[in-house]
Amino acid sequence: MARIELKKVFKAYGDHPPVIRDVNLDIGTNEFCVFVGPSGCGKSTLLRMVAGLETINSGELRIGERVMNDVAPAQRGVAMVFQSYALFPHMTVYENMAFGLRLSKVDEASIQRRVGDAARILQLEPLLQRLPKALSGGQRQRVAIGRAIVRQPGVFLFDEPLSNLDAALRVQTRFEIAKIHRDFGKASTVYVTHDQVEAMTLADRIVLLNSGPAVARDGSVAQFGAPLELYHRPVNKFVAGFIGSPKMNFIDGTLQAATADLATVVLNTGETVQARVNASRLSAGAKVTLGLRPEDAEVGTASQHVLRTVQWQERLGESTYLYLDSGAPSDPCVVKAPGNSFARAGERVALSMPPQHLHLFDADGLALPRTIANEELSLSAPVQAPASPAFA
Ligand SMILES: Nc1ncnc2c1ncn2[C@@H]1O[C@H](COP(=O)(O)OP(=O)(O)OP(=O)(O)O)[C@@H](O)[C@H]1O
Repeated sequence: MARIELKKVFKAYGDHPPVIRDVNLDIGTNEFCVFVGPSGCGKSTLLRMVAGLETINSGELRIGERVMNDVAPAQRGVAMVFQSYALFPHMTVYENMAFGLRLSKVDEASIQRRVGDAARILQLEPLLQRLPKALSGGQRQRVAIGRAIVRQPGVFLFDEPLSNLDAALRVQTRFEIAKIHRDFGKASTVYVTHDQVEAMTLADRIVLLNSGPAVARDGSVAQFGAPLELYHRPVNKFVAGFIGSPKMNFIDGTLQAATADLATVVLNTGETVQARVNASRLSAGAKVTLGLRPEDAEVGTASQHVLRTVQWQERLGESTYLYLDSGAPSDPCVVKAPGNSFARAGERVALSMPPQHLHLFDADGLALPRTIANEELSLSAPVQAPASPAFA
């Protein structure tokens, strides 16, 4: 009913470089899909093209079975929630939520029922007669979400809906959005954020868009997949560096030898390490970059380790981030250690580099396949519980 398909969708503003380049996506009915990427990568533009608020230069957009390129926004069966709430200031909460239904000539009894149901779900019942100026930011955003719910759309579109909320309210509203999606059995959701934690926690699948001068295919899809797939099997350095916080450490070296499941690399700092990666398509002597996530790194003399000097540390309570000399002064290697860890600047420590935790990238930044099985990465387990029955 609300499957969304994009085929070779392209967008450029005038003579400027393309903002969206040949994007192909197939977002399933009831799927929660998150567009994520750095500022300016084109995620809002892509969402607005689905909504009908931006034209599509070329390519095809389908919602359900229907080609929507030239269909007016109101006829697309989508409801959008904006970062800025976009409420009518002179209308009460009730009137704001009822407005779209009145335009669509829904009868008053149904309007009352639908607004009442949405107000109950979003705990807005005591606020229905207030004007938006008498609401907090979080309450305003709930009204905006309520206005989308009452329309019972086939597709929900969210454009950075939590950006104006404080940290605690962001977590609470994130939970509410996930619940609404789950309770609406057949609706698909497309959600834009620059926050990779929101993307990881909400998405069935993530679309990470390329961005930045180092990426030739600006505005194209870097990777489309389940959150843990992007985390454990990023297709390139850009994805590996974007997903995960603090970001993955990159350590340059040269390939010494490769079998189908083990690569031996000599780091630029001289040590030899092995990674469970298939680098057999490369020749010995090829320039490569190792990737090691801060949470996979440990200070300790595991079977494979290198000695490093502590530069500084950040103690956060539940964890301590150690910044170690990596051989490249501007780019320390970050290790996430337990909160009770303590190390002095200048101290020499052993940085363990377990072969199963190492990623490897070729000179173009493309990932070489990790040979560790999905079961070992918990990638074969279902990420989300099945949806509950539809809200009626
Ligand atoms: N009307 C316009 N005319 C020209 N360029 C535009 C227009 N609208 C957007 N752009 C450009 O398109 C690019 C993508 O913008 P978009 O708002 O989609 O990015 P975004 O990924 O959502 O960024 P952010 O996270 O900062 O909101 C940016 O470089 C922006 O300057």
